[in-house]
Amino acid sequence: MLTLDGVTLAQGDFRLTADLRIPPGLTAVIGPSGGGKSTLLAAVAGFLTPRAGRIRWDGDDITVRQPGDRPVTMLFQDNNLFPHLTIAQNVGLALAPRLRLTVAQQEQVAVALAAVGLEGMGDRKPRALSGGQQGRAALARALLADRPVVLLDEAFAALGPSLRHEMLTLVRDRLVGQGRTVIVVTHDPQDARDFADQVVLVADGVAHPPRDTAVIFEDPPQALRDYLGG
Ligand SMILES: Nc1ncnc2c1ncn2[C@@H]1O[C@H](COP(=O)(O)OP(=O)(O)OP(=O)(O)O)[C@@H](O)[C@H]1O
Repeated sequence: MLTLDGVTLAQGDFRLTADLRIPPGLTAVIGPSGGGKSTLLAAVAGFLTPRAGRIRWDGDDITVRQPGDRPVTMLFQDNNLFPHLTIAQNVGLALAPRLRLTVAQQEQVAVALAAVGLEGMGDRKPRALSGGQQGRAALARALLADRPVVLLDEAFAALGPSLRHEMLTLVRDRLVGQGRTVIVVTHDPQDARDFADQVVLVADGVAHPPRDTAVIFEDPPQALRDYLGG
């Protein structure tokens, strides 16, 4: 379980508080632009140190751990892949940072590529893939990375609705299916309705504790009404 215990985050004059627990499954983070969604993810990933409070994973205090030492992997909207490496090498980084893959690890890479629909494309460079295929490759790397928490900061925002749905379906089937804690920032409340088990609303300087998706949309709190209506 990921726990943010009395956390205060600061970026310039901006302040965000978070006192919440996120269980395994798919959690959507929604709320107005500039509300602090990326700030929240940056703190979990280790790119931003809280001003106050503690961040814990299964009881371990990870508040000041370096990003690479956290049980967390993150997908961004762009630049998830190294352009000079092949797709197989990019995915293989999850298993061997120096890319000396054993035969068994090469097989694991091939299986992960097949799982996201990129069978046979391992030898290509990222520029020889479409945007959607690049997103799939990044997802394959997350599949192989042995990290229980996966953060997606609008990773599929550029893809358009139908590809985005395909990717979110893959995330659900593959990552959530493995019991991971997947946290997705989205600008589309319908994505949250369609894919998320629970919703964290980030508004007015507060990251609210997750609520069951069906429940929060059935009876939205005022901050969510304001966001949905705006
Ligand atoms: N490096 C920074 N220095 C100062 N202020 C910052 C910095 N980064 C972000 N902010 C401010 O922090 C606030 C929260 O930004 P954040 O990117 O977390 O919001 P968001 O909800 O992810 O927004 P969006 O939906 O538009 O991506 C904003 O007011 C932003 O201007």
